[in-house]
Amino acid sequence: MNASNHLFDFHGDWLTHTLTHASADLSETKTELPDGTRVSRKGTGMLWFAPPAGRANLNQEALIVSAGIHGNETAPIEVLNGLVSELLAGEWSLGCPLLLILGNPPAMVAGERFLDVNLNRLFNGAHRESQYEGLPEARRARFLEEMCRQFAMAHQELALSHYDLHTAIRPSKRERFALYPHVEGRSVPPADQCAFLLEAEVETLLLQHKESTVFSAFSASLLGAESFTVELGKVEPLGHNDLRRFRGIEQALRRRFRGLPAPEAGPPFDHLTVFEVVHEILNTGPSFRFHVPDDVANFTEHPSGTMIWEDDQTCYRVGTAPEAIVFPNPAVPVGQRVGLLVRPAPPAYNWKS
Ligand SMILES: O=C(O)CCC(=O)N[C@@H](CCC(=O)O)C(=O)O
Ligand SMILES: [Zn+2]
Repeated sequence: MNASNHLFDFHGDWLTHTLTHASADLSETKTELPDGTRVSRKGTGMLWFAPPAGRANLNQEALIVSAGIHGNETAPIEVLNGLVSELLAGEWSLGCPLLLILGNPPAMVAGERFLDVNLNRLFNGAHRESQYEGLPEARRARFLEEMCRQFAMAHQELALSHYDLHTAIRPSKRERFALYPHVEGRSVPPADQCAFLLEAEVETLLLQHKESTVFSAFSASLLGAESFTVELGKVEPLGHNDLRRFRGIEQALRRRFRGLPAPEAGPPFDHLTVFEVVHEILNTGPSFRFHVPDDVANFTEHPSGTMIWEDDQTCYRVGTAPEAIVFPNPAVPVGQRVGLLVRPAPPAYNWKS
């Protein structure tokens, strides 16, 4: 029996298996590839790979890569599924320990961002809050945190990176961008991470200004990983993605999975433009009014003095320099993020290969 059959119960590939068993409580299943790589399916949408002892891990690293934390953000799911199929078919050998995650399988089946609550607001322990008790997303967040924790513990001697892959609801003036979680005591990512983003054709980086409850913030704060939320394009239903637009991330991940050295960066992807968050817009309650039109693209600039939101107590106007909106979405519960206002970071933060 080949590895795919063993792990995926004769139902073809990882994605099909994950959709078929979206809400199942699967027990662990293990197999070994002909080259000695061990593969463990830890649960639905969760694969842990361990190369054989003695395999050179040239980059001295362990990787966590997740997609489908939002069920309708399908292109990164397809990219990861393709890479898993190649690996299981023996097209290349794995160079480093790897944890791959399809985040929210029931939402993937429904083709929705989430079913009950936004999974990407439940990390860093938020899943323990009483309002989320008993919800499947809270259980899933706990499981994902636990698996990542075990993976990090098992590979403490290696550098840990986590890439949480997403696509955005709106079009974007900057097609691909990464968000770098705020962790006290650090400001910008190390050079090798900047180079990797460019290798993946991600040319824009957004520095978060405070801790949050998203998945990448959990792995950065609690596991000490170099973590990023990576926005790779626009939300489309499964089968409607132009996967040619995702070749950059696909090739860059395959190279990292194989444990190969980073290629020389070259134009046009040799310069990372960095933004910083100026203000996080929160839904403050029933009197909250948001003045950004629904269909505006990410990174659309608003001139100084523009009123962005108001409620019965206060309002927010753009400061002395223009600010750009990212992730505008007023349809969120009270207390949650309606959008980010960002501005270019000091030029010294930009990164050139
Ligand atoms: O397009 C949108 O409005 C949302 C796209 C998305 O899901 N983004 C992530 C960003 C997470 C982070 O802040 O690192 C999210 O909102 O969960
Ligand atoms: Zn998302």
